[in-house]
Amino acid sequence: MSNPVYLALDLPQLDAARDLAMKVRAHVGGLKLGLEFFCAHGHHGVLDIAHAAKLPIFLDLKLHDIPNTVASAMQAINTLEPAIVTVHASGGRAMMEDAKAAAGENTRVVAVTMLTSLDERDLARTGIEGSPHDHVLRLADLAHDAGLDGIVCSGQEVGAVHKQWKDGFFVVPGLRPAGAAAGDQKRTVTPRSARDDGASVLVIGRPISRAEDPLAAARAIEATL
Ligand SMILES: O=c1ccn([C@@H]2O[C@H](COP(=O)(O)O)[C@@H](O)[C@H]2O)c(=O)[nH]1
Repeated sequence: MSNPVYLALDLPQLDAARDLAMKVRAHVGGLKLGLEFFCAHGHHGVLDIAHAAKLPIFLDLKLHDIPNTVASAMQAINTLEPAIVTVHASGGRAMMEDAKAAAGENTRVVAVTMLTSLDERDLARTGIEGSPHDHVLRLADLAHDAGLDGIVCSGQEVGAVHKQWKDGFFVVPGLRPAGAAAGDQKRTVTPRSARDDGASVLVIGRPISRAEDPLAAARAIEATL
């Protein structure tokens, strides 16, 4: 089985991001480049990292706009041949359908359901009553009906989503090895727990990138899987 860990390269400097990717590349299955990286380095930065590390690239852009705008943005990144791209499920069914239709045939489009940095109280403050579990399952249904490949959710919900969407592709961030600081993440589980519950991709950032020895941290996480 291939390594399910995608390292989140949330670093502002291109050289530092490339160095980190090269250091741990043998112990992760792919690299996740987010909004911070894309706004700073654009297409050029993505191609730089992809050519150097020769690993699948996950573009975590969390697109969320009217359908026409999201579809155009998706077309504009097709030349980068990302393995995975994110959109927000709350953008609605038509937006997700158009995003999927505009994506390259080898790109998985997955919908962010509820950010792992949020809990039930945060949800209530946005006017949505109920549990994260119910909210995630509802948006997973919508993403499924829109023809997406899967969703992004926390490891606390992935088991339940997996039961109702057997062949879905599930991306799980907010992962923390036992004893690691949660930081701004509120719905955390260990990488092993998420994998056992059906995660397809394990997104891990700071537990590796901010470790004193990132290579040792990546190896230690790999050994738990
Ligand atoms: O719900 C979500 C969606 C995306 N993310 C992204 O994953 C990484 C997590 O980084 P850590 O340092 O391991 O916390 C980061 O790039 C987020 O933008 C998420 O955390 N939660």
